[in-house]
This record gives sequence, C-alpha cells and structure tokens, in this order.
Amino acid sequence: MHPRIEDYALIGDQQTAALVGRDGSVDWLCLPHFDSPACFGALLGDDENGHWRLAPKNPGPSRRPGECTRRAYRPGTLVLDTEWDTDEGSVRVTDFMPQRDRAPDVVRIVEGLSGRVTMRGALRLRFDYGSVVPWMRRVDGHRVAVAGPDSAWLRSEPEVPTWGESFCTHSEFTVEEGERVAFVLTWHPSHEERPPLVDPYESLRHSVEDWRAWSDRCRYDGPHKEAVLRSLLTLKALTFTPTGGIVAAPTTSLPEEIGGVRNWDYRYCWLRDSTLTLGALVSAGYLEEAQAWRDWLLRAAAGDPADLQIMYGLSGERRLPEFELPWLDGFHDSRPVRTGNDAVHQLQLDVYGEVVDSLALARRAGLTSQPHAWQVQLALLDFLHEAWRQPDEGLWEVRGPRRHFVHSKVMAWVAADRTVRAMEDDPRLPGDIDRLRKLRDAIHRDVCEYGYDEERGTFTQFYGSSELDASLLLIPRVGFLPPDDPRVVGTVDAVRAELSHHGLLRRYSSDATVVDGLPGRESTFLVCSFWLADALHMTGRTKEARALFERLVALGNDVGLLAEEYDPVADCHLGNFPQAFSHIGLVGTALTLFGTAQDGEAG
Ligand SMILES: OC[C@H]1O[C@H](O[C@H]2O[C@H](CO)[C@@H](O)[C@H](O)[C@H]2O)[C@H](O)[C@@H](O)[C@@H]1O
Repeated sequence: MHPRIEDYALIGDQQTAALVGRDGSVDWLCLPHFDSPACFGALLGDDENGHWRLAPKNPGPSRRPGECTRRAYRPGTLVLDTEWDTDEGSVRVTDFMPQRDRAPDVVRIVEGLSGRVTMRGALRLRFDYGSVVPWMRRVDGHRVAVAGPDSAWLRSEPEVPTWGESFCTHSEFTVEEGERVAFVLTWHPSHEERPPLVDPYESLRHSVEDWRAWSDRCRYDGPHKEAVLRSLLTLKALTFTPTGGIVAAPTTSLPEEIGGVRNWDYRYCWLRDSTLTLGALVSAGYLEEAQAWRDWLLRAAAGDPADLQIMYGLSGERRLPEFELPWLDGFHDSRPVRTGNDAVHQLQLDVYGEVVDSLALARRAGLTSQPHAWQVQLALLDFLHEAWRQPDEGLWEVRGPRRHFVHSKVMAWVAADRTVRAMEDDPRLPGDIDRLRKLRDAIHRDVCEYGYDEERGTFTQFYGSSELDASLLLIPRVGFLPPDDPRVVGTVDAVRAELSHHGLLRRYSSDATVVDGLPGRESTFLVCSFWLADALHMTGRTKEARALFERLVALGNDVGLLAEEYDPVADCHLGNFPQAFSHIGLVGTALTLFGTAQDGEAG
C-alpha cells in the first residue's frame, strides 16, 4: 500500500532534504541539492524508482504494513527517531543528515531497545529521478554505486554483510538491547575522490547540539510553542545555506488532486514564498537568515527591474524549464510528474509589494544596510509606476488569461506605501516622494473603485468579476484599509461564506477551472485558512479565530508537518510537502493571536 503524504517526515542538511516514511523507507532524496535529480524517487513511483528501507524483518501488528509503532523528532531538532515494538523486542532507527562539510551524508543509526530484533535493509539507488540503475561494486568493505556524474558510498559500523539481488543491496542483521549499528550513505561527484568519512555518532551529537542551539534562539513563547518551533525548524530546513535562497517545498509533483494534473515543482525560490518565510523567521527572532536572504535577493534581482522574475533557482538561476518525467507514474497515479516550472515567466505584481515589504522589515529589524538595497527598491518602484495598470497572473499563478487581480494591485500599493513611509522616517533617503505618494493614492482609488462590489459589500477576485479570493483577507493585514472598515468586514464575511469547505478555506471558487484554466479541482489551501483566522481576530472575532487555529494546528501530521492543501472529506494532505506557505501561516497566526509579530506581512 503506497504511503500517504502525511506519512512522511523530513530530514535535511539545508542544502537538500529527504522524506522518510513510517515504514522506515527513505522515499525521496535529491542529491546534491534540493533541485538536483532524485536518487530516491519511490515517492512518485514505486520502490524500483529508488528508496532505502531499514526496518524490522517482522514489524509486528500495525494499521499499515511495516509501519512503526511511534516516531518523533528529538525536541528542537531535525533528528528523527522511529521505533517499532515487535514480537522479538523493540528497536529504534535514528535518521538525520549532518551539517555538510564537503559531501552530503544520510546517517541511519539502528539501536536495540529490548530483546533481539532482526532488521532488514534494502537500498535501491536509482539516479536521475529513478531512471538510472548504477553499477555497484565493493571497495574496502563499502558498497559503491556509480552512474554518470553520481557516486554514492554505503558503509556500516560495525560492518554488516550485504548482498546484491535484482539491482538492490540487501542486508539482514540483529540488534540486541544497547547494541548499535550505524549506516552512512555519502554522495559525491563520480569524477572526484571519495570525501572523508564522517563519524556517525559524533555527527549525531553535533546535529542535536546545532539544531537545539538554533531552536533556543526562538523568541516565541506562547501557546502551541512546539508546533510553532516545528514550523520554524521546517522553514529553516528549506533554506539553502550556501546562497541564502529559500525553497517553497523540497518536493515536486505531490498532487493537489489525487489522480489529477495539478502537480508542480516547488524546489525553487519564489520571491513571494521566500519573503513570507523571512517575515516568519524575523518575527520569531531569526535575523541571520533574513540577512542571507536579503543579500540573495539583491543578487538575484540585479539588472533591469523589468526583468525581475517571480522565482529563481537556488543561486538565482533564471531558467527553470518545465519538463515531464514520463517514466514516473506519479504519487497515487497523479501524472504528469514535472520538473522545472513554467510559472517562472509569469507577471505577478504582488511580488513587488512582498519584496519591498521584506526590505522594509529588514530595515526595521536593524539588519546592516546594503547601500544598493535602496537603489534596487527605487528601481522596482520606477517599474511599477506603469506596470501596476497591467493585468497579471496573480499570486495563485493561474495558467488561464491574465486579469486585474485585486490582491496584485493591493500589493503594488504596499510597495509604494512602504517606500513612502521609509522616506518619511528617514528624509536622507533619495527619491521623488511626491511622485510615490501620487502612485500610492492612484492605486488605492483604482482598487476601491473597480475592485469593490458595492451591491454585495465585498472586494472581488479581479476587476469586474463576481468571484471571491482568499487573498482578499490580507487587505487589513497589509494596512490597505483598517480592520473596522465596513468594506473589510463585508469582505471577510463574504469570503468565509463563499469559500468555506467543512470550515476550512479554498483559495478561490470550487469550480477552480473557471479561474485558473487548469482541469480538475482542488481542496482547501492551508495558508488561506490561517489568513481567515488572522482576519477573524482583526475584525474582533478572536474566539472563532482561536478555534480555527487550534483545528489547523491539529491537522499537522504526527511530527507536526503540513502539506500545501488538506482534503477535509478524505482527511488527507495534498500538494507538495512540507510546504513553506502552510508553516508560514502557522507561525504568522500564532504571533497574531498570542505574540507580538513585527509589522508587515508575516504570512
Ligand atoms: O495552482 C497553479 C500553480 O501552482 C503552483 O503555484 C503555487 O505554489 C507556489 C509556490 O508555493 C506559490 O507561490 C503560488 O502562490 C501557488 O499558487 C505552481 O508553482 C504553478 O506553476 C501553478 O501554475
């Protein structure tokens, strides 16, 4: 039985990440980076597309075959403990990826807890997204896999006998109480020498210490602290430390509809998702990441502001061509599996507001200034002077016709507003403040005139439309109108009434095709439900807001992770996983309800 999305836990080294199932199988891992080809692709196909299972031979009774009895992260870390109680005894597998020195490693430590448990290992390396079977050989007691540019080494301490069968490396061994066997899988470019070996136990100690030191810096101390911290750890795990870029999720093509075509690659740096991630991290006291991302942004955006893309590769690469991988069947037969993302070519005006808002947040948080950051901001505003009047694809990246999306215009207003306010705060900043004030007022008037439906008492999804959109809930949050403005209250009520699905929110009409031009349906979009909780709180309905927040926190899987969407009827997660957007929402709403978020749109 193929696992569900919520059956997975995340481990990573902030350059890539792996998904580990409740059955002890690593079913997704891209090496060496988040956006590299997967060497374990079973997540989007089957075992033959690559995986690494380490579990008891006879796992004992469980709801699903082979599932563990319990599992949890070590508090404040990304170190995962998975345990099985079997007829032979109990055993634990500890999974993590150490901070990278030269090469990426996956460490799996098996430890006997009681009795004497027979364990089985099965390693099927399949490079290039599950399509290339490597040549395996034995060197100095290690198993070495080589195919084209990739090489991977498997070793164990103490050495465990392995044998090859059907292009799979098998092992069988026993562990008694207190006994440990460590496996380390190390990747490196096949033309290079094998990198130095890591000590699995030293690495474990360092990983736990490093993650805990990071967690201890969290400033949030309100209710649901564990869930908030898990979200922050997940966001941190999605940052690519060498460049400061932040990916939207570590996966591609986990479907928004089981069996459907809404399957996208999220292993890139969206300006929107990254700025919101940054807002969440800064609000919780993490400034270093903000600095690194701000510098990444300034590098990526360098050049003509008219060329600003809505997303980039991990180092600011501009070309992310979309391809289908026909040899992969897709998660629960959801085809096609895609890599790359054609949305890179879209015009999404909201991005200008999000970027400028995050630069303002960085300034307020006291980040050391970058002299050309202000020049970049002015150049973006120069571009917006004309561009804001254009229709665009909006924050949901519709693949249908361009429209005058209200949220896009509101965020263009945010860009002008934050720039005017910065100049008012610091009159030494150069720029034509009167021109910017006029721009800000013109956008405001336009939105209120063409984006508001007087009869229904609500803002609409786009000019002239009768559709609604959950992003309208952000209007009070970004300060476009005060929360007690009747137009805001009317919008919150209308969005809630029209887009609710079993108490959670869809991002737009249930007949999604009308809006986004794609076949199929989607379910409730988690960040939108967090936005609803924020809007309810801001419009004086705090009790309802808290109840909704409690429900959303409870939707996290057994280790606190959230996908992009949730289907309340089938009770399952949908979409890429774990998704930054959803965790940004969780942190933002916790801070709105119980803490002191910095100004700005932290989710
Ligand atoms: O639903 C259609 C679009 O879905 C993806 O976009 C979504 O994910 C992005 C990353 O988290 C997010 O920034 C955007 O707001 C979401 O709509 C996909 O990347 C698009 O290609 C696709 O058209």
